[in-house]
Amino acid sequence: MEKSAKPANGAPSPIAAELQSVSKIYGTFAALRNVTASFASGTCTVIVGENGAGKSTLLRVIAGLITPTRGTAQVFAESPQHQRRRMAYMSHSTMLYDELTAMENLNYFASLYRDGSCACVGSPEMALRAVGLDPALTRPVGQYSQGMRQRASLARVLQTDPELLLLDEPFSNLDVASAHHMVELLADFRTWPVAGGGKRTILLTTHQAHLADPIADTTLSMRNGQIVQPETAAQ
Ligand SMILES: Nc1ncnc2c1ncn2[C@@H]1O[C@H](COP(=O)(O)OP(=O)(O)OP(=O)(O)O)[C@@H](O)[C@H]1O
Repeated sequence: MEKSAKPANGAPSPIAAELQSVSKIYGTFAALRNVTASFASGTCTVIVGENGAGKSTLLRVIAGLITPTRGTAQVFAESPQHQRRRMAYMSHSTMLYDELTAMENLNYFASLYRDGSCACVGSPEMALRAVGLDPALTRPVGQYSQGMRQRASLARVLQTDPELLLLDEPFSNLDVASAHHMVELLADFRTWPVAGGGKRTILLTTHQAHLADPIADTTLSMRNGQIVQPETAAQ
């Protein structure tokens, strides 16, 4: 059964992200076909589907990295480009510099955010500790295990203190124990208070939906650029 997105007073949760009749066409190929979906604030949605189903495209449209050919995407009731400071996107490549330490990587990315486009940078130290990495580690990221790299990558996005977290294949290349640890980190992230009283929202794509079961409120299945069925998570 789908877990309720309604708070205790029965009022519907505000919408964190919404797609209205979104299509994304590459040449003659439709990566997304007339997708309408909304994601309530405070929920965790897991998006599954075969290779090429359109999962990453959907996430990237919400992230504002891809402009829909037709239809509209909104994040917190505005265009994604206007809400970048309230969300973070983690792609399946870790986007870290191998020759730098985790701390150096995070400091570098924090310095980019400090250009004024994002005023919500948390502390790199806190983000690393939150994912269980020692900020004092002197080893470059290139010498990390895959699990450590994923955690450092997660810290990179968590340091922006996002209300909406978009994760593309966060469990790829992780063994089961590391994937479980990642899920625990995400469960913890959901409890972090939000300035202004909002809630943390997560959308994640995966080929291993069972790994996300502990945090999934809803599981959406995609095929050929469309959401084919809202599956549900156990209460
Ligand atoms: N820039 C692009 N140009 C042309 N086709 C693209 C482009 N980006 C994505 N596609 C195509 O759109 C379809 C959906 O791609 P997408 O990456 O969203 O799928 P996915 O469900 O995330 O797949 P996977 O599980 O393999 O990551 C694929 O057939 C892909 O080849």
